[in-house]
Amino acid sequence: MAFSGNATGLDSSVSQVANMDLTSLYEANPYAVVAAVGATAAILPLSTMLLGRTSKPPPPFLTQQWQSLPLVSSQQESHNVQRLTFALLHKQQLLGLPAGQCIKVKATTAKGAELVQAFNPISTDDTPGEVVLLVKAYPEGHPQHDMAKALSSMRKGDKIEIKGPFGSFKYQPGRYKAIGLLAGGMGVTPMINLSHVILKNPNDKVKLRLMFAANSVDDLVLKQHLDSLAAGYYGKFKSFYVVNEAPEEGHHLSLGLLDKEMVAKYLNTPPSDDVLIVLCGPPAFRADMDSVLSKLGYTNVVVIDDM
Ligand SMILES: Cc1cc2nc3c(=O)[nH]c(=O)nc-3n(C[C@H](O)[C@H](O)[C@H](O)COP(=O)(O)OP(=O)(O)OC[C@H]3O[C@@H](n4cnc5c(N)ncnc54)[C@H](O)[C@@H]3O)c2cc1C
Repeated sequence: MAFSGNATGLDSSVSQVANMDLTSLYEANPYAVVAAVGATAAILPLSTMLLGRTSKPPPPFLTQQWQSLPLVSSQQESHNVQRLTFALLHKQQLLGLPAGQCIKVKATTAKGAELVQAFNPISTDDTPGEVVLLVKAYPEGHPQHDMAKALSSMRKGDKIEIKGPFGSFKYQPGRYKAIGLLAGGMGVTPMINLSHVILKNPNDKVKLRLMFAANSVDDLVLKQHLDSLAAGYYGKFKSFYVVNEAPEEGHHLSLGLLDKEMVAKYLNTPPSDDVLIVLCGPPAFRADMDSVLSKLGYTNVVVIDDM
């Protein structure tokens, strides 16, 4: 909710009332004085309250207590991923999620069961007033099926609850010269948020190298956006894609699973104290990458996994 327009209007009406010559006005019309004083008394506290809110931004939304948020829009992002946008309390409010950390989301199934799962919003402080989640649909029986179904069946105005932040990783700007972001499937979500925060900080010169492994080219969610980051932040951000299924002609993607040779080639930076690797993806991908990274000698490895 924006207060500035109303507050300015109230401010001028309050000062007009306050500047009136009440003695001469009383002589002319005593009822007007009573009305003016009454109006001033009524308006002043309200004005002070509203003006007070405009002068400092609302506190960040997230706390360690569950708080509810309404769904404002739901769009199909890809063949099996939905983009859900939820509104914070005020248009200027920030979520308050440090880069690399996640939130917990509580949703209710059609049968009334409560589900809780970790999510990495892809929205940042650049778009205050909202939280954007990507939610992948899974087949029945998959551990994430019920939550994905509960979220994707929500209608405008339906509410989820969230709390946070969670996660042991806290990004320190300026601490690293290169960061390898290894993402398997939806494990790309924390990488998107982290990349945005780093790229918009001109003082942070760290080089980001994203390696994104997915089943097919259609599963490379937000690929176009990632390509635009690579073009816009030339040299600072590069993205490499690996898919299991042979892509159609015209796509220059690596085929197979992300392996030791690809990681060494794409990262193109030997292990050192100022090189960090961030890893997120399905358990088999994490285990595989853990072994690849230790063979290559990388020890600064942050794994974003279930808490
Ligand atoms: C903190 C946290 C936050 C999360 N946030 C979100 C969120 O915001 N939205 C969301 O939808 N999910 C989220 N998740 C869920 C999680 O990211 C995904 O469930 C997980 O990454 C699997 O994604 P997927 O199903 O797309 O992977 P899959 O499609 O199963 O696999 C992706 C790729 O991994 C690679 N791979 C798989 N196995 C191997 C292997 N053995 N060796 C090498 N490569 C392999 C393959 O290239 C495969 O294509 C979150 C999880 C956590 C822990």
